[in-house]
Parts: sequence; C-alpha cells; structure tokens
Amino acid sequence: MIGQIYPQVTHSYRFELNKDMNFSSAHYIPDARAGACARIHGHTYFLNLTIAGNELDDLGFLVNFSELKKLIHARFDHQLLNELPEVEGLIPSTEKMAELIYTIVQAYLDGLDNQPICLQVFLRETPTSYVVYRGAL
Ligand SMILES: Nc1nc2c(c(=O)[nH]1)N=C([C@H](O)[C@H](O)COP(=O)(O)OP(=O)(O)OP(=O)(O)O)CN2
Ligand SMILES: [Zn+2]
Repeated sequence: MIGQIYPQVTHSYRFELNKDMNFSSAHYIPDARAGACARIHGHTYFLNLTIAGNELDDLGFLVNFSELKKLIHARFDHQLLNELPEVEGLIPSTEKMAELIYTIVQAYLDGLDNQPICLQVFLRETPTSYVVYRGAL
C-alpha cells in the first residue's frame, strides 16, 4: 500500500510474504469510558499480514494472496463487528481485532502442508492509530 511503513520482524525464514487489504466496518466500544467511541461508528481498516516459511506449495506459493483476502475481507467488510459470532464476548478494539485476525489467519495456515506462519498483523484503524500484533516466533 503506497505510503505505509510497516515495522519489520527479524526472522530467518527463507520466504516472507506480505498482504495488504482494506475492509470497512462499523463498531462500538461498549463502555462509557470510550467516550464518542461508545457510539456506533465506522472505519476503513487497513491491514497488513506478514507470513513466513521455508517451504512453498506445488503452485510455488507460500500462501495464496487471494485466500488471505477472502479469510478477512469476506468476514469483516461491511459488517457491524460487535454482532459477528467471531467477535462474541470480545470488545472490538484495534488490539483485540488484530489478535483475532492473527488467530483466524494462523488457523488457516496450520491446515497447509507447507506450514507457513503468521509473524505479524498490522492493523490501522484511523489515519493516526494502529496496532501491531505478533505471534510467537
Ligand atoms: N487503545 C485503543 N484506544 C482506542 C481504541 C482502540 O481500539 N484501542 N479505539 C478508539 C475508537 O474506537 C476510535 O475509533 C479511534 O480513536 P482515535 O484514534 O482517538 O480516533 P481519532 O480519529 O479521533 O484520532 P485523532 O488522532 O484525534 O484524529 C479510541 N481509543
Ligand atoms: Zn472506532
């Protein structure tokens, strides 16, 4: 994504892949301490996923970029996050959404024969606010 600078993860995997995407969602933080954010409002989230591994599949892919987009965009785009079953019991803060996205992506990667791993989820909620979540190396 033009203009974005991502924090780098130090690792020794032979391949690193990054996938950028946007999704537009509404949410609210159900607590008066969140002020205006306690009311339903929307964001165009910007997401960068960093995936690494040593082996490619028979297509020469570490993981299919399109499958990564489907996993997240199809699930969260044009949704009220608080109402989604995946978000049940969670406050959809940027931090908790980054962690949830990591869990969804890593569960998908665990099903692939070449065993890539998700190193980093970079989730930008507003032009001035973002979170980085890292899986255990
Ligand atoms: N640690 C967190 N703090 C806040 C979160 C969050 O997810 N984690 N979320 C919100 C609100 O939902 C809001 O969407 C984002 O807040 P903020 O960055 O303050 O948004 P602004 O566009 O108003 O930021 P400015 O830099 O003042 O323009 C609140 N806090
Ligand atoms: Zn918000």
